[in-house]
Amino acid sequence: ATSRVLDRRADGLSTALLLKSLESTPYAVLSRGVSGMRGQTLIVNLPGSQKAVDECFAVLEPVLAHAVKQLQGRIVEVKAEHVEMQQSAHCNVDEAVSTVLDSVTSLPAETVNCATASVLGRILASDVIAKEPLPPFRASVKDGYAVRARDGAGRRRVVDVVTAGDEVGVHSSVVLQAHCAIRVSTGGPVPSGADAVVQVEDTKLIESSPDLTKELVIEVLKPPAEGQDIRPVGSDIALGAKVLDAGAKIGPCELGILASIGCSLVPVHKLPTVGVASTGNELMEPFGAGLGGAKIRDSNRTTLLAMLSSHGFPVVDLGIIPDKADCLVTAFEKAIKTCQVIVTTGGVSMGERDLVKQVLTADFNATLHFAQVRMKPGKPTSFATLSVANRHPVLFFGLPGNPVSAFVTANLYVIPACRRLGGWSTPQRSVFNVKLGQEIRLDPRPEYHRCTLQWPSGIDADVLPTAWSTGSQASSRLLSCQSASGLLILPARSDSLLSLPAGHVTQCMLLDCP
Ligand SMILES: Nc1nc2c(c(=O)[nH]1)N[C@H]1C(S)=C(S)[C@@H](COP(=O)(O)OP(=O)(O)OC[C@H]3O[C@@H](n4cnc5c(N)ncnc54)[C@H](O)[C@@H]3O)O[C@H]1N2
Ligand code: MOO
Repeated sequence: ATSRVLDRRADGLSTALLLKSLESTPYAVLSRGVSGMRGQTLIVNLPGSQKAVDECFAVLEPVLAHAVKQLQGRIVEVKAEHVEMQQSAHCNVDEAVSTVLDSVTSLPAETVNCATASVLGRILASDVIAKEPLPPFRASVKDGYAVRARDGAGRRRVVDVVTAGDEVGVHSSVVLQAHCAIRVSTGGPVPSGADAVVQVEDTKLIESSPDLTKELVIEVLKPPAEGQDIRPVGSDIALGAKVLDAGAKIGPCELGILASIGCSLVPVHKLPTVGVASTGNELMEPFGAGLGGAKIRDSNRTTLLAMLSSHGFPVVDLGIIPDKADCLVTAFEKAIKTCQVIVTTGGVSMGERDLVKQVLTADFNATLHFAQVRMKPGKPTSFATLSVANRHPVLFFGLPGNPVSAFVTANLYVIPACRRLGGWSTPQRSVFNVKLGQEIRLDPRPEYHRCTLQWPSGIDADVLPTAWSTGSQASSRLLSCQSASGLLILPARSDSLLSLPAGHVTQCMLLDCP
């Protein structure tokens, strides 16, 4: 269906435009409802809760009365029906991704104690400066003997033994004397007076105590160089050095760096709490008994909650919401209190009960940024933002109900948006080139085709991974996502391009890693 946007305000101006459109065009669109003519029927789409419907009627009643008169009885029926969203809300994937990311800024910082809470995957909100040097004392790099380099090669009396963790020699006033050595172990402190360590392999034991428990004299076989096999204080991390940059993602090594300098309190961007709901009268709890009639098990919530959790985002299970405006209003009102991101599946297409968008715009005054994307799967994907006083705007993703569509669009839009909120500067999934292992027929829409990847073995740097389709790409067939490592980004079919041949190089979005 084609529609023409006349005006988005349900006020006097749009009322006048509506009247005009009833005489001349098939559709008129109001923010609080969509109306139009089809044959002998005037179609009035009244969205949202009872309150929103009442408000719409208040505006439309006089218009309708006038329209009926104007059209001289040509209208035989007035009925409520949902019609296609405005054309202006229809965009391609790149535009949709940009729209989402442009609407999102990082959440403010919070200080987290990495000694007691997990900070893995979090993004640092400011630089981390070392308040301790590493190593904090001169440490031996080898098991061997601490010596004075200027004594050269030759015999040395072994006067002490220092192992890692021993303080002997560090704070001791005893200074290593000429032609003496102290046995040291890797990581142990190098005693005062010593300026080189000679590894045990470069020495020879000359004399031991009679019971063989003590080394008394060794011979250093090669003249040592000053500083040899000693890590000076701060040689790995200098006191006051910047060890991590703002914007860095904390992985195992970053956590280890923080641990190595005793930095337990780190400023990281807050994580968005993401609420996930499934909408639909046909849905039942997934793992319960009693499947029957036209019920289906709700799988989307399970998939999305698991996906978001695996990316490290706190989630709230918002349950199943029936296709009823008042139920959606109540559920959203509650969710907005605790969630920065609300994700629903279902109820965004053209069915009579597809109420999600209408409720958002009519009852919450949300800004609907897009409601359709030229893509397969995921056409009816919707994105809205809700302004909430003294808070970051709440992001709302109305994903399609088909399980594959929900999975693909969550990867394309929801995960990057959550990452951006969590402080990521480049939040999108990685895209790289692959070679098709088989011919792939194209869809009329640009397609995100699930594939497995065969990684090249050997060392030929020019060989690309080979991609294989996961079979039928029906939006309802979640098995097409099983074991899928990536999404092939395929162009829309055209008269001159019906399929891509085996060997064709195309782009692939990696699902297995960032
Ligand atoms: N007249 C039109 N009809 C449809 C269009 C269209 O352009 N014109 N688009 C189709 C496309 S594309 C999609 S995708 C679906 C999306 O519709 P909704 O988002 O409104 O989703 P529902 O109608 O509620 O459900 C679609 C499908 O998925 C099943 N479903 C829903 N929720 C779940 C869940 N939580 N777990 C598992 N399965 C679920 C549901 O039973 C339906 O089979 O609209 C097309 N229609
Ligand atoms: O776009 Mo729908 O998501 O094909 O099935």
